[in-house]
Amino acid sequence: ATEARGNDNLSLPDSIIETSRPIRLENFSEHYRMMSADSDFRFSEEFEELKHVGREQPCSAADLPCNRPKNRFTNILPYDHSRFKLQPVDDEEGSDYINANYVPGYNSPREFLVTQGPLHSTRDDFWRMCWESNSRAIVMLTRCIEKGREKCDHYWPYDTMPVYYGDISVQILNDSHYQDWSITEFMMCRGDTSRVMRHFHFTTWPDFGVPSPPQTLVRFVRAFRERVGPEQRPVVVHCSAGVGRSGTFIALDRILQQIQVTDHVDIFGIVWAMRKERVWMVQTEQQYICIHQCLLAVLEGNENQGPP
Ligand SMILES: CNC(=O)[C@H](Cc1ccc(NS(=O)(=O)O)cc1)NC(=O)[C@H](Cc1ccc(O)cc1)NC(=O)OC(C)(C)C
Repeated sequence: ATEARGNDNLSLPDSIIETSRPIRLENFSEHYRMMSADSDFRFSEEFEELKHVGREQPCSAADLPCNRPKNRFTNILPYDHSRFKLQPVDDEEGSDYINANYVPGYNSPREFLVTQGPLHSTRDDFWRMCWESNSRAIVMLTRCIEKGREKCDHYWPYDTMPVYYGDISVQILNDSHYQDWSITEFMMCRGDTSRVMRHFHFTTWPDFGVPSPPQTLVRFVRAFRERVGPEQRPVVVHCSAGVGRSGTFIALDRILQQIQVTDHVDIFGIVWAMRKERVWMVQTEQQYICIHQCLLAVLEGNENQGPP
């Protein structure tokens, strides 16, 4: 197992600070045991070293007075360098703005468009982003209401009647419901063009928490990835803030594909790379540990254990 090493001088450029800690798959079980010993002591140390990654980068567009109301949370703002830009509308200031960043996956450096749960006032922008990015899949990792609080607008139709969001119409074609998620197909139309958009909605992941048992998340990622190939179109991923649950999902998706072709995995490096593009990706230590638990379950052949 590789002892966790750290660099506590975070003012050094990434090229000097180690940004990856690959672990051989044959050593992963021992690595997990070592990191989780003494009440997850080394997991805590390692997660803490990710704290400042990316935080020096500007978020000037998000801070414009015309854009502030478009942010669900005051402390979750998209970095300028990786933000998605909507097609500007006339010379309307801020019309290119949405709280969303490109984030790397296994298949491409801009595989995912990670965003906040749309606000009622930004759901037209959300659909515009889905259209203008040429995306064909949305992964939703929150419920609209959790513990009596709105976490996300219900930005899609309630029934099979088509609904317009700006100049984009969305109509439910079909849906399938499972214990912990549902999969819906929408027909999206803009002008004379129509596209099928698939919506993968995980419904049992508590905010700031982890799925229980972790194998549920492994099964959801499998269900998603067997329907969405490594195509060159971004996948839209959101939760409520678009950082904690979204980052955890993307990390696991990347790992499950990587272990098919390599004999090592670098969870620290994956989270580092995501946090360079969007703030707080994998927000809590428990989510960071959950990624490791999911991989352990897969390596030990337990991914189908626990409640079905
Ligand atoms: C710990 N909670 C937060 O940081 C949330 C944003 C957030 C992040 C991650 C998640 N989980 S998720 O990414 O998995 O959806 C939900 C909400 N932020 C707020 O509630 C912030 C307050 C805050 C909390 C912590 C902090 O360090 C700075 C400011 N409040 C806030 O933005 O208030 C409004 C909504 C009235 C504008």
